[in-house]
Amino acid sequence: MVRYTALKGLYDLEKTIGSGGFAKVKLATHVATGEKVAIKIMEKTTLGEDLPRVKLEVEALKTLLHQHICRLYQVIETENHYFMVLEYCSGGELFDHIVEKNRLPEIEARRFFCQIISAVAYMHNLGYAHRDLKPENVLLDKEENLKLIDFGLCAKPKMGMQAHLYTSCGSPTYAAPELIMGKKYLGSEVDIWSMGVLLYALLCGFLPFDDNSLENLYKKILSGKYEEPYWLSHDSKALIKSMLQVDPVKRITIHELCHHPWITSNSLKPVVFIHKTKFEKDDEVLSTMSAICGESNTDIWKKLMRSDRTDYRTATYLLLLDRKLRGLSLKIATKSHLKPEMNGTS
Ligand SMILES: Cn1cc(Br)cc1C(=O)Nc1[nH]nc2c1CN(C(=O)N[C@H](CN1CCCC1)c1ccccc1)C21CC1
Repeated sequence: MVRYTALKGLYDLEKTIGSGGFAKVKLATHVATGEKVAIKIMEKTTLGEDLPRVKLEVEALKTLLHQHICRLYQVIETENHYFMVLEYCSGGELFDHIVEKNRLPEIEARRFFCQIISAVAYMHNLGYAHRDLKPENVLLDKEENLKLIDFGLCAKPKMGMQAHLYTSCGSPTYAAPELIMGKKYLGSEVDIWSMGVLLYALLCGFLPFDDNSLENLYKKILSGKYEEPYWLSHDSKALIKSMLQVDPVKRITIHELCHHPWITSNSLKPVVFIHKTKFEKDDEVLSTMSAICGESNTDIWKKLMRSDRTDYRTATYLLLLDRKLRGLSLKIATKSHLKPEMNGTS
């Protein structure tokens, strides 16, 4: 087990739960609260030109505070590594959930899809496009709520969501026609297309466009033609069709999606996105923290508000708040070594 001194006393590393190109994700325990977290570890040397993606992802996640977007608790940078301490989702990938159930009944698919719409509508409203929406980037927490992850490719165009993007990114299977054609595209529109592919996967258990050869896959995507299995309801077919429109101008918008009959059927109210862009002050959580670091609630809160929201104090506050929102007792380790960290800026 590699020892990372930067984490000593703050997080106890456990097993590796994911490893990708330039990063690996390990399960860990936040020492002060005993809460599980997932730490994305990146070596600066192997990052190379991907370094800006880390900064992009950190800035995006610091802004995006939403119940269906995986929360960033802390960022630790050392000479050779970046550590992103993120929310642990113990339900695994949505992808595996669909595979093990073969396909989801419409009711369950709708519940999941409303959560995705809520997160994406919230992001678009704040000027962010994800651009890499796919089942592997949608995780489940222990209550089977969805969490979006992997914002390394997300874009926040300077001129807002009407500005055109050019970088081709994300995996082709879920990529919109205009994106694989290398045309200029709108982040919001490519996200809608990817959500159409996601909805199709939820309801059908397989992908609308799939082929071993990249060239045939591109042809299928550009044709916009896909199978409609017999079990799809009329409304499901209509919704998928409105999202998988090859011409982005004809594609449904996120606003229309929130009010679509398939979404609001069974008297489900239209999807709203909560404008949570800052922490709410919670005195019970602050008191729990002040008990160990000897500072007053107001002092802790002031330091929190002045910080860049990615230090150990922020992680402790957010994890205690999560525990409280889950109806659990607020406990905190009494180990003295916590004191300097809590008072320090790290
Ligand atoms: C798969 N799985 C099964 C269980 Br049980 C828990 C998990 C799990 O991954 N949980 C989990 N909680 N929080 C996270 C994760 C995974 N995870 C991730 O960020 N996982 C992504 C997965 N991407 C999907 C497509 C390419 C890579 C990742 C990114 C870089 C390197 C490795 C993995 C975070 C940190 C946000």
